[in-house]
Amino acid sequence: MELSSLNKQQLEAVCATEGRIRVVAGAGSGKTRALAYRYAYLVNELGISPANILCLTFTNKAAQEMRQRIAKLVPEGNFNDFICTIHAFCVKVLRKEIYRVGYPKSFVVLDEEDAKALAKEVLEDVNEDRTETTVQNFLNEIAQRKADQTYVGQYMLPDSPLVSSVSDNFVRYLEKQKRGFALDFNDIIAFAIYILDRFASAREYWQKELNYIMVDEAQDCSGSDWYIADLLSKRHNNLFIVGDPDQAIYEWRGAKPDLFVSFKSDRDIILNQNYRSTPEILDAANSIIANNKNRIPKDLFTRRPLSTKVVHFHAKNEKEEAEYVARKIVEMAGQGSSLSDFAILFRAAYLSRGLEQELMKCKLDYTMWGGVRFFDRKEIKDVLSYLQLIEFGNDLAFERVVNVPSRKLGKAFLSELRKRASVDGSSLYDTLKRHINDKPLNRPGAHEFVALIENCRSYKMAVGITGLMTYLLDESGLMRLVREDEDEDRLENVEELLQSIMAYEEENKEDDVTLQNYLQDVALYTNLDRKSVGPRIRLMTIHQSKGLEFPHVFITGLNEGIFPSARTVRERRVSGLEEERRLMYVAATRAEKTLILTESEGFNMATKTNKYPSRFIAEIKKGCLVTEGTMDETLWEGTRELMRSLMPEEWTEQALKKGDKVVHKVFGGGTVAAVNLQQDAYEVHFENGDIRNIRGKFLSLC
Ligand SMILES: Nc1ncnc2c1ncn2[C@@H]1O[C@H](COP(=O)(O)OP(=O)(O)OP(=O)(O)O)[C@@H](O)[C@H]1O
Repeated sequence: MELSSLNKQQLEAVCATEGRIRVVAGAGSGKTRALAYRYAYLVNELGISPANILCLTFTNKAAQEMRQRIAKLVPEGNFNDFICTIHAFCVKVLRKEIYRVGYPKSFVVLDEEDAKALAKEVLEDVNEDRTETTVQNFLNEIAQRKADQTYVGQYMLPDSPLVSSVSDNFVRYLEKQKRGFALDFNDIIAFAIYILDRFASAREYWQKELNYIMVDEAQDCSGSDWYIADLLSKRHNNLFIVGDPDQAIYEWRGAKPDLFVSFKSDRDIILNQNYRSTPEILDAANSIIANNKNRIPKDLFTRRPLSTKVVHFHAKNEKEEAEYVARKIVEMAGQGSSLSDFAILFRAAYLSRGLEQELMKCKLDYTMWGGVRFFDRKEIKDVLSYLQLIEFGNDLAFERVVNVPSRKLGKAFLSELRKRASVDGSSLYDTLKRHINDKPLNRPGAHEFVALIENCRSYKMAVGITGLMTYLLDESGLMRLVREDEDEDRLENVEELLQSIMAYEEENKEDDVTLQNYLQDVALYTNLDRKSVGPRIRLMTIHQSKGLEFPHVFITGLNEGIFPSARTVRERRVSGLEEERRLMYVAATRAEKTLILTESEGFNMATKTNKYPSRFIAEIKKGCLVTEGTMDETLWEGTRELMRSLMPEEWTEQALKKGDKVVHKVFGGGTVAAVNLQQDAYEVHFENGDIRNIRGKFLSLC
């Protein structure tokens, strides 16, 4: 087997087959390559059957890629499907073992849509509201309650006590699942743990089978993932984990990066050489991540030759920012790059709107990787349909929004309305207005709806499009609907649409700005023919970009409060900020040749302030960054002000160090003698002789 393409540490990782091995791998240091070669080494050199190797990846896509890579390294037909995600593996375990708890081998795996349908059924049974939001919130509650895995024994097994008398929708949902032998994603893990814990013969079988276990992206494993990997490796004790604590970006949804850091290994191997990026990109990424205090420092280096500096482009507004990105792509594509060489990354999905519009305008093909295009998102289509109904009264728009939010106008109501519209030969909305006092159509929800549309029609001239949309969002209940939805993206998308309409009115104030004009303009983006199959620019959130690499990367929307996200920093303080910084590190290290950071002035909905450049740009080492676009340097003061307001204690952490002269409003002047960052406490020797431990925010620098 050809191992000469590996460096010394990668080779060491490949050949360290026995024991508990931890590989701490920096970004782009070839961990995926090392994993693939290690698998092939076990098969080709040690004669291990693939049936005895479990290789756990983070996503199905990553599993697929890993299988393809391994397929090239082992003789044909010699790899099996134990290269998979933890969920896929647990399904395999359950197909074999679930009979032990009275479920059939052919149990059903519920996908998201199935789970939604089941949740709806439960709410229908008890006559509760079944709007999209309520159903989603109910599903979130179910997921939360399933985090405590005791529910399996308590409710879900055939001999679990009868619970139909319990007036709890969660239990009703479980009852339904149990009746259909249906498991959702949470159950798959919980059932596997339940069986492996309680049935020694099942546990021993799998422990015996799995001679070698490898785990990729171990920094993002949850507590259950760790538990399963650890349990299964107890017999052969060959557990190989690879991860990068600097790329831990899923703590917010239960990942436990600390378990990677505290893993008791027989041997640690560090992969420090980055093969992906230019020295300038790597330097920039290293200098950003160095600001995290809760981290094990590691020196990632590259031997690639010096290239171009990282670019920071400052724009006067969002439109200019998007125009710059599109212009740069056209320019670089003209020099030989393919559109598929470009990735545009952003912190949150709503930020794609301006970029998408600009790319469409410039006829640059793009794809939304792992997500939905802005104008195809449900909440955006709902708002635009309302506006269309107000302006044009068309049936398609009517059908889309008449029951959004629910007005209890069911199938019978709509079919009666359609019948009458066809007899009258007029639109659904006009028919409803005409016959609203006739018995089958005379419903409170119908009256409400007609009043809403009529009010909007009469206000629209006076209040402009922004005013109309604000009124519509409030009066229709749409805003309440997206606010109640626990999926924060929806609210951000609607706010983004509102912002963009405001900007549209501002830009076109000299001309005739009417709702009709706006809808016609926006139709250019909503009705686009998307059949092209050629190379495309990839747009994605940074979370989606994990594990990928691209020659040219744009990180857009780099404003304080957007990235780092104000919400995350406010809610999770230092740990949230550090996770945001790791996200920035992941984003920057996706780039091979070009890294361009963009941000713009304007208004920031997240902080309700003007926009200022992100602190992450300021953290980049001076020598590796060039700024394009004219920027008033005093904007950095705005950044600092915002940083202070987002997390005052973090600001003090940064500002105070041993030896600093400080003042306290009661104890007076003093000197910082020791710093305890974790507790944000400072030992201050006051001039009056007192020595006290004081929280940072109560001290000011003299
Ligand atoms: N020894 C090597 N020689 C040449 N190229 C290498 C070597 N190791 C890795 N590479 C290349 O470096 C790039 C990064 O490798 P890989 O994707 O395996 O890194 P990674 O550690 O999984 O990255 P990340 O964690 O940032 O997603 C790939 O293009 C890979 O082909």
